[in-house]
Amino acid sequence: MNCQLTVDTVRYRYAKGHDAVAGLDLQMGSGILGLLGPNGAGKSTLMRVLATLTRPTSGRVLWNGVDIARQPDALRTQLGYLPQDFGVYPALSAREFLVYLAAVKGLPSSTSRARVDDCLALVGLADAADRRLGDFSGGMRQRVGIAQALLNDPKLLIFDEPTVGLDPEERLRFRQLITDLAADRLVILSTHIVSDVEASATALAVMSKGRLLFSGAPEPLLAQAHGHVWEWLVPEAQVAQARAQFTISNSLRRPDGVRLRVVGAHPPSTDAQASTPDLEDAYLWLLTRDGGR
Ligand SMILES: Nc1ncnc2c1ncn2[C@@H]1O[C@H](COP(=O)(O)OP(=O)(O)OP(=O)(O)O)[C@@H](O)[C@H]1O
Repeated sequence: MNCQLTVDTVRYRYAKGHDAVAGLDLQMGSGILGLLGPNGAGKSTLMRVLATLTRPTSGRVLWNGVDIARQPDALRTQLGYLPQDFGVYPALSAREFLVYLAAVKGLPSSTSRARVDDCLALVGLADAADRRLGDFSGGMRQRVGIAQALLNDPKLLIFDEPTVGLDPEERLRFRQLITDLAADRLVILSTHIVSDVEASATALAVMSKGRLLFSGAPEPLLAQAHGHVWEWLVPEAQVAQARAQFTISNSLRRPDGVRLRVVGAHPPSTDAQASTPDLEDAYLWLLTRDGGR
């Protein structure tokens, strides 16, 4: 089964608004695409276009060569989508809710109960299947959202900010799950948290102000930041000033001061030492260079 998604000069303009997506081109095959960008970059708008919830103002999206605006079902039958604002019915149990959604998605009732149980197990909720969703924590509800996206065994999975509300253990479990799922699927995961995609993404796309600043494998993005990352030890009293003046990707308190990671065109001080960029640095460097931060 193919999973080729082509975004061809897609533009989306809200009524009375500016271009939330400003003419974007992307090519994706199976694997995990990490869609990164600061708040308001246009990620959710693009996700809604890809999920056929809204049509682009101009441009096309092709799923295995088929224009999804003309034939949305070609994609919808193979789509699992977790929106940013996923809501549940609090009076239903997790199992009842998923059985209901399986029926809405047109899964045969003869197999849907077994599928629901499989999906609950995949997200680690088998033991909570019969508890009311109203009693679930935010992280557990988010896992129900991930489970509903998997019900129809989709070839295209779109997760919009999926790790919001998850605790560190749940985040790890989620990353492992999408890595397993991506073997023969396309998983698109939007986030503004670089560590969500750092270990797992096969490709990255970085958006800012509706435009694509980068797309490709992580390595070229890292390469762009070489020579633009420094470690700098400053006294505690100078940290606020340094934060105001420079882009700081990380800070570590130590007995002799605070070790800052600084991203920029020039070293912040003569006593700063050059450092090898990680993905967080590279992402920040891209945004800084673009004037996006
Ligand atoms: N319904 C709407 N009407 C008008 N403008 C909108 C609407 N929804 C979003 N926008 C604007 O479109 C732009 C992109 O928003 P979008 O939600 O797609 O970004 P995002 O990258 O997903 O951000 P976030 O992570 O904060 O959700 C923003 O400037 C936003 O204010």
